[in-house]
Amino acid sequence: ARGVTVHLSDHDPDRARTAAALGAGTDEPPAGPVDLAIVAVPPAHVAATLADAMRRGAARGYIDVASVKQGPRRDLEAQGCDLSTYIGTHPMAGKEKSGPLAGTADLFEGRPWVLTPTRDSDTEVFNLALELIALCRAVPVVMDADAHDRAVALVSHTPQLVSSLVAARLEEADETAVRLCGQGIRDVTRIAASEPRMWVEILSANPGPVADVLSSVAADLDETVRSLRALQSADQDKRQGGAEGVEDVLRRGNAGRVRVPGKHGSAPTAYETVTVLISDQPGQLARIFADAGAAGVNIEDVRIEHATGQQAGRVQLTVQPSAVEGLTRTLTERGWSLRP
Ligand SMILES: NC(=O)c1ccc[n+]([C@@H]2O[C@H](COP(=O)([O-])OP(=O)(O)OC[C@H]3O[C@@H](n4cnc5c(N)ncnc54)[C@H](O)[C@@H]3O)[C@@H](O)[C@H]2O)c1
Ligand SMILES: O=C(O)C(=O)C[C@]1(C(=O)O)C=C[C@@H](O)C=C1
Repeated sequence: ARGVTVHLSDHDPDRARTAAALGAGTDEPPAGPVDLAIVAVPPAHVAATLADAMRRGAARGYIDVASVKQGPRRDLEAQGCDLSTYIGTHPMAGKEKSGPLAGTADLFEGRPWVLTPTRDSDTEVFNLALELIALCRAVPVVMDADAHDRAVALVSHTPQLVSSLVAARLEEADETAVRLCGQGIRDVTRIAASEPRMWVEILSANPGPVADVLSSVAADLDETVRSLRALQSADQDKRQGGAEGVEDVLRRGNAGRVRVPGKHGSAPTAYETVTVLISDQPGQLARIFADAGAAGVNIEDVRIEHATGQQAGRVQLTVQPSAVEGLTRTLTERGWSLRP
């Protein structure tokens, strides 16, 4: 899309062919060394793949995109590679699905993309990596590998485990309970669908920092269980203590959640939602967007909730608070049913 020639190679040629067919590049090998080699293989294979590319003189600069940064660098060092032409990077964007069919052209837009150069890194390679990040419309963030691994233990690796732990409760659950799943559990468990083998590799390369965060979660869990047990007590004071304990964890959750950056990594903005009832017919969403456009409203985000077993759903339009009144009026005038 940005006019850059991309040569794709994978140890499974079908995957490279599929990615090429989707418009990601060509699976023909390059005629000579390329500007930048991007290694996007599972973490445990990064060093060997990079070392092989370096030995072949495949590129002027080399980066990887693995979710951990200290391990690949250490492994490359152990293989005696020239680390000056290598920069470890990590785009904070992805999906719970893997393979070329899960890729989208806008995957990295507005997302942080970490670079972990060292004092020995070649400036030209650093600039090439920055150029790639700009072409993908991502936001570069420079960190050292150790700080990166500790940060992702908190914001990515522990959330993956917590999501899996919540979803694991459903494995043996009664069908009568599972059929009640609403949007809350869908939000919490989306990443529980991730590929276990990939995550075992990621967690194996960052076990200490993840165990540290998870043990704080475990302490909070113990405290929350104690509070809930106190809520079952016949003693009024104990029940009061239990309610305070539960409220404390919920309030701390609110305080953490508002720190999650908003769109394009900017400071979080307090948006409001307007909920519209739709029937399951083609073109409904396009009509809502056109009507919102007619009201001069910019939709910041959109979420669709399908009602189980019904030909209907709710569309939640996230907008600036100042846009709510005009949007509500226009949609009502144009025949939409709004929900509080
Ligand atoms: N999926 C995400 O959310 C995400 C986000 C950021 C970074 N990453 C990182 O990106 C990397 C790739 O993850 P993915 O989700 O794209 O996985 P993927 O399974 O879609 O892609 C990995 C590809 O590597 C190929 N491969 C495996 N070993 C190889 C080797 N030795 N030589 C050549 N090709 C090989 C596989 O055939 C596969 O096509 C990982 O290091 C992961 O940590 C993933
Ligand atoms: O599935 C997603 O939404 C992700 O973006 C996955 C996610 C993340 O935790 O943010 C997971 C691991 C990667 O290293 C980077 C991104």
